[in-house]
Parts: sequence; structure tokens; C-alpha cells
Amino acid sequence: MTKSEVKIIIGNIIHCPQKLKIELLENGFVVVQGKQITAIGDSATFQHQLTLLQAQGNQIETIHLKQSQILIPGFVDTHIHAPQYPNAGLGYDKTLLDWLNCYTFNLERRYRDLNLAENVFDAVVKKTINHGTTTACYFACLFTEASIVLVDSVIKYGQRALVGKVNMTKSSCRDYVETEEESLENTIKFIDNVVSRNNPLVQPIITPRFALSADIEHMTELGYIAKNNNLSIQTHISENLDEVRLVKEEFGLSYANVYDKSNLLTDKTVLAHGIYLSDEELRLIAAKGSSISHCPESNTCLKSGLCDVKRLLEFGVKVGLGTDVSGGPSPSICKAMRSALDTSVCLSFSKENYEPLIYTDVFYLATLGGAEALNLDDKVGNFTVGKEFDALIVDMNVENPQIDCFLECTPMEILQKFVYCGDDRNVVSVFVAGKNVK
Ligand SMILES: Nc1nc2[nH]cnc2c(=O)[nH]1
Ligand SMILES: [Zn+2]
Repeated sequence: MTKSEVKIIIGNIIHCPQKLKIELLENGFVVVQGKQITAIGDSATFQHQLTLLQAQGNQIETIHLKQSQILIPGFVDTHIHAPQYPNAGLGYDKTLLDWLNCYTFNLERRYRDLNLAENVFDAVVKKTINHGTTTACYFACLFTEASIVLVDSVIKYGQRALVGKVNMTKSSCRDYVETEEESLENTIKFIDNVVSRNNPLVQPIITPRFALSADIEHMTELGYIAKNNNLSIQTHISENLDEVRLVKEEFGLSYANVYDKSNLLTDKTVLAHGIYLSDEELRLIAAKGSSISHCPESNTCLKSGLCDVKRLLEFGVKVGLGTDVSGGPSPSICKAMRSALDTSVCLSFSKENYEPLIYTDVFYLATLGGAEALNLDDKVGNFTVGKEFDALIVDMNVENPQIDCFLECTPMEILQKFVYCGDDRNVVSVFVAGKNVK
């Protein structure tokens, strides 16, 4: 690290030091050297830090936040399908299984065309960064070449990401399916390619689509690949009642037990949705250290159901937020926070003594919760010394905003307004591993 790489961001800083805990550093500071956070503090300790850094001969870049701005950790999208981006906003006349058959497989099979792949994947990565997603956990598609194009886009724009080549040996679509041999061989090829890029921000993730697109033997082989290469795993679980019934009929087991039998439940597994999990399944998932990606917009657009996040957390399951594009129409984790609040309020109408989530809870899910869910909380998720600097400068007083701000807000009010009324216009700067990417 050269001495000239020191940045100090000075102003109002908000993050979650631990699960569901929020901290405001009023007139605080964060020191970033290279990609790492090396100090954080309040106004009382600032001068001491500055003197120390100056005495070390560092060239210091200072960024002073305005009163209308806050510094927050970057957002983590724990579940997004990059190739489905062209279908965002389409197909919500269907529910999950018909939607997959009518819209989704028909789009994903077109990614044999690598020009389409490059155009769409560049757009998705740029768009999600623009909305403040510093880390994304992507489903790519069945094709190895196109999945590598997604890795290219992620590297080009400097996002942190897990990227998975999708595996599926059973499908309603004749030209969007693979044999088990192809699936395993291409998964290894894909992993080798990503590893050979030697980019510390990008890792491959093992991606069986869902229980209905594979058999236990195939999923078990994928579990072995994950174990042998120390990789994360992502899939879908318990999203829709018809799907849950078919899984039970086909395997004679609960959904979580199907994955457990396939060795897919590890402490590096992220399961999307998880709406209809029984207590027993949740105990199993918590014991295995697997996590749930809560995708509230998708759950309502596809009419899958309302996921009770508080229940997941009470069982000790790690939870993050996912956009699930294009099951959900928006690439914005800010929008996912709002949807998570809406879902929780809707649940409170039919449950006695149920306190719905509040804006600070969904802020936790969008930041540290997401990092925990993806097993990246040793690197990102909040402003802890030693972690990498993934952060957003949010400004609620920009030109042409969705809503105008008339009165001066406190830092916590700025966060609250951003959660309820913000969008990409309010995300004025984005940093990934210390690098300014917006
Ligand atoms: N939301 C969603 N659920 C799925 N289950 C299996 N595949 C998918 C998918 O692409 N999106
Ligand atoms: Zn999904």
C-alpha cells in the first residue's frame, strides 16, 4: 500500500455494528487506507487521528459530507438473476411455476447469444451499482460462456460478487436443460475460469436452480464440488405452495430435508425465499448455519406469499435481502427494504401482538444482514476496522429528487427518508474496496 492512498470521510455515519443494532456517529470519521478501514471515530478523536496520519507522511484526501448527507455501508443483494433483467416488470399475471415455464426459461435460453449476454450483464451491473449494491449474489444461466460474460461485467465495473452458473437437468423447455455430465463438467470449467481471474472481489458459487430441476444424486455431486473447493452454494427453497407440494410428492421429504440429504445445507449456503418452512426445517437450517435471502418484492409480484422475517430471525437463521430480479421488478435494495417493511406490516394485520419491522431493521438486513447471509461479514457489512470499505454516500437534497426536502433533517431522519422515499438519485457516491465506482 502506498502512503498516498489515505482517504478520510468526515460527517454523519450510520451503520450496524451488530445484528439489528444501529449506531450513529455524529460528525464522525472513517479512515480508509487502500481498500481497508483503518480507523473510525467521533469528532473528539478526529484531530488526534489526523495528526497521526500526517506525522506518518501520508497524503490525505478528505471528503467532507454535507448536512444533507450520510455515509452508510454498501448494500448487499443476496439474490438476483442477471439474465432475467430484460423481463423485469413482465409476467406477473402468472405464479411461480407458470412464470418459469412461460417467461423465464424462454428468456434465459437466449443467452447462447453472447452479444445479448454482454449488453444485458453490463446493464445489470451498472444499474445495481448505481442503486448502491456493492455486493451481489448472482444467478447467471445454464451456459458457461455467458456465465463468464457476467463475471467479465462484474470485474469491469468493480462490483463485489458471487456468480453462479445455473444447474438444471429437468426442465419444461427442451433447449434449456443439460445432462448431469454437462452440468458437472461445465460447473468445474466455470469455477476454474473464475478462480483463474484472481480477482479478490469475485467468487464462484455453486447454483442448483431448485429441487424440482434436479435429482438427489445430481445435487449431491454439486454439494461435493462445493465442499472440495470450499465454495458457497445458492438455490431456492419453499417459495410457492404448488412447488412445496411437488417437492414433497417427488422426494417424500420436506424441502429442507431434500437439500440436507444432498449435502447442500452448509454454513455457506444461501436459500432464496423460505416462505413456507416448518419449525423443524428452520431448526435444521439454523443448525447448519445456512441463510435465507428474503425477496419481498418477488414474493408479492409472483403472489408467492408473505415471508415472516421476524420468525426466521427468532430461529437464529441469518437473513439478508434479495431483489430476485425478475421475480421482483426492481434492481434496487432500497426498494427491497421498503417491500420488506410493507410485507411485515401486512403480516401484523393478521397476527396478534406482532410488532412489524421498522426502518432500522431493514437497514440491518440490507447491509450487515446481507453480508452475514453471504458469509462475507468478515470483509464487509459495516464500518469495522480491518474490514474493506464498501460504502455509499446518500444525499436527500439532490437535484430533481423523487421527493423534495424542505426542512433540515437529523442524520437518522435522512436514513429514514432514504428508506421510505429514496432511489438511485440519492446514492451520490459508491465505494467498493475503497474504490469509487459511482
Ligand atoms: N423467483 C424464482 N424462483 C425460482 N425457482 C426456480 N427458479 C427460479 C427463478 O428463476 N426465480
Ligand atoms: Zn430467484
